[in-house]
Amino acid sequence: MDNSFVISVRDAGIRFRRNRRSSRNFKDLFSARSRRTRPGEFWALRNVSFDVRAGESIGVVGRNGQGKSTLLKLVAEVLLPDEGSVTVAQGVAPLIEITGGFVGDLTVRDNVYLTAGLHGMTKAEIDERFAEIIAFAEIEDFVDTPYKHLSSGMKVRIAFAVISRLEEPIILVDEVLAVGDKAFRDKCYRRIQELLDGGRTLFFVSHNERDLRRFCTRGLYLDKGALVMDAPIAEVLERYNADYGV
Ligand SMILES: Nc1ncnc2c1ncn2[C@@H]1O[C@H](COP(=O)(O)OP(=O)(O)OP(=O)(O)O)[C@@H](O)[C@H]1O
Repeated sequence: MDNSFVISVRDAGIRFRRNRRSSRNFKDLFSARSRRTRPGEFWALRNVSFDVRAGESIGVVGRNGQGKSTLLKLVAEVLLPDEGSVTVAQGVAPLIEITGGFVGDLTVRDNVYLTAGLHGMTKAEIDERFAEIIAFAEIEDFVDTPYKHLSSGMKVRIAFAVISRLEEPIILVDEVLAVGDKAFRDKCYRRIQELLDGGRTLFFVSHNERDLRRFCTRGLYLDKGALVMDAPIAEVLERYNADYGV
């Protein structure tokens, strides 16, 4: 990979089965995986190639079910491609399926330490940020409450507060902000802007054109699992609107 790229995606493809919960089963892990598409399988993404330089902010657009979240999961390396390669040279803070990494039976406090710890923060570093993370989420009264007893909005708040405080250079944001109330969303937008100003690399999946224009300079347009356009965000939105706009 060219050293100036922090992410390199080459001819990446990922296929899913329509009728199973997961894209992989145990047997697949140990068998030579055939390139042939089996009955009931489809390619959620195929022949996708692009490179990203540090500090770029990329908006991912496309209709529902066209592979946007799947693309972010490839970059987060929570999914592995069935074809091609995905190379990610730096750590990733994934604000996707945001509450997924949190453990319901653990308290808010324990979840903060667990998540930040898994992303390489030391206990001392977390101690230092803990109060700020809780204040950002505005859940001071629930620090010792099991995570599962929080409201769904509160779960997203604390998850956003922690993950956006990680020091990972690459940030992935996937529609999580749709859940919070307006005041919290505005706070999240300010945090994202700060991260961008600090030179982080951003992937942003959104159906909101204003947000895409606000945060992103480059756009990736996915349609039917293919990357149909990779261009400045204004051009990508123009094409998307021409294809599907009202
Ligand atoms: N784990 C999975 N197993 C099977 N199919 C999956 C899985 N994850 C995603 N899919 C399918 O892959 C396709 C792409 O899904 P994806 O979530 O990437 O779309 P999206 O563009 O993010 O959509 P939206 O705008 O609705 O969030 C869809 O048809 C979806 O049903």
